[in-house]
Amino acid sequence: MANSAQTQELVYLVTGGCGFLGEHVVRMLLQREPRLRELRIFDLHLGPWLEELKTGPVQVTAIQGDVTQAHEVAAAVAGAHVVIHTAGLVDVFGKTSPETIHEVNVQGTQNVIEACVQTGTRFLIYTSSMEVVGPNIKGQPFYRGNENTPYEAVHRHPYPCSKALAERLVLEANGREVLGGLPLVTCALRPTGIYGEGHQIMKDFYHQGLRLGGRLFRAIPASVEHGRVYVGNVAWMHVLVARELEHRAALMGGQVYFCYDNSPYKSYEDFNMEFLGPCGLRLVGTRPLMPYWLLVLLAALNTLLQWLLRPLLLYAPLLNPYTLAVANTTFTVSTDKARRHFGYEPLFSWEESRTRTIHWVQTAEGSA
Ligand SMILES: NC(=O)c1ccc[n+]([C@@H]2O[C@H](COP(=O)([O-])OP(=O)(O)OC[C@H]3O[C@@H](n4cnc5c(N)ncnc54)[C@H](O)[C@@H]3O)[C@@H](O)[C@H]2O)c1
Ligand SMILES: C[C@@H](CO)CCC[C@@H](C)[C@H]1CC[C@H]2[C@@H]3[C@H](O)C=C4C[C@@H](O)CC[C@]4(C)[C@H]3CC[C@]12C
Repeated sequence: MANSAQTQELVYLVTGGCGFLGEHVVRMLLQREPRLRELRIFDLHLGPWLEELKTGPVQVTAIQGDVTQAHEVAAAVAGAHVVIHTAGLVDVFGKTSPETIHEVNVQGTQNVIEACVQTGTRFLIYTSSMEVVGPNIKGQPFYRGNENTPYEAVHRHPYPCSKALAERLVLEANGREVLGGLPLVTCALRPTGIYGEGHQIMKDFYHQGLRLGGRLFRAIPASVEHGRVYVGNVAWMHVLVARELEHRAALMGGQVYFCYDNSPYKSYEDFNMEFLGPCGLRLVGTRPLMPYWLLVLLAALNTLLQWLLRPLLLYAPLLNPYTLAVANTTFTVSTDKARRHFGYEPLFSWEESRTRTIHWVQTAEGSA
């Protein structure tokens, strides 16, 4: 909670502050950054929940804007001490064109960097992704790796390609001189698959299970581990990095950090069942019910259907060759770099993260 003994002097900007992660970052900052004077929330779509935040001691400024528009970004950044750039197009389902994904994720990030340089903002935190590393196009496993684990990071899909390019831009910008002559300090956080309150794909699986009579069918072997991290802990990591970047610029500037906590290592489907099970769903099968080649065929068929139907409607199912490859490739992290560099410890235990997520799925059901 904000401590009135500390001077409220800082101005923060959160791009994408109305998204799944962004909302948690915004709320976490208001709870845990006592030096905050003004919090600017920049997003293409502003959420109605922002209104309730405007009555607190921190000035909350909602800015409807587009990161692809350099002048809008520069106006929002001007005068901010810290920018947390979490806005992005998260699309692995073919809903948007590769060009648009590139424009938002790469050009948008370049605009944020240039705005910092031009207006004199010194601290920039970028929400990157595990996908910057992998799984790669060869489907090679990354088993409990850390930030230094060698891995062939080669991508073809527009989303990981865009995140990798944007991350590189941010890291290369570390040390650039900003207005006023001081150096820009940047770093990138790489969450694995985020879960928690507001996670749309979890809700989609829940509704799919309800439609199938309370069942989901195992498609991926239980032995394939998929990295997951609770949204509250990802938000907490952003807040801590933002706080510490000034004091530990030499150590943290230009660095990447995986986002991690104590969530268990499990397959994507088994992990989801930690929440969907208590909500009444059952995962049928101890082994995949379909041979893998059939899933590959169905995924390819979905791609074909998406292309054929495009002139008429947007067909964007969860299963496509890319999502299948991600779900079917072990990718987990095991690291303590964030603890060593800036004292990060997860704020929420696994039990608490689980309880909060279950509660959200249960209550979100009524509102769906
Ligand atoms: N969800 C995950 O599992 C996950 C994992 C790793 C990294 N990430 C990264 O975290 C960030 C947030 O992801 P999320 O899951 O909260 O996604 P989200 O779609 O819920 O949030 C993204 C936000 O960015 C905003 N946005 C999109 N285009 C914009 C534009 N042109 N201008 C301004 N705002 C724009 C959206 O309106 C949205 O509010 C993204 O950068 C994503 O790549 C997400
Ligand atoms: C084959 C299906 C059988 O049930 C399961 C398909 C699940 C997929 C839709 C998801 C499996 C892994 C997810 C991705 C992963 O958690 C990490 C991500 C990184 C982040 O930056 C964006 C989201 C995502 C790509 C996430 C998307 C959904 C999955 C592919």
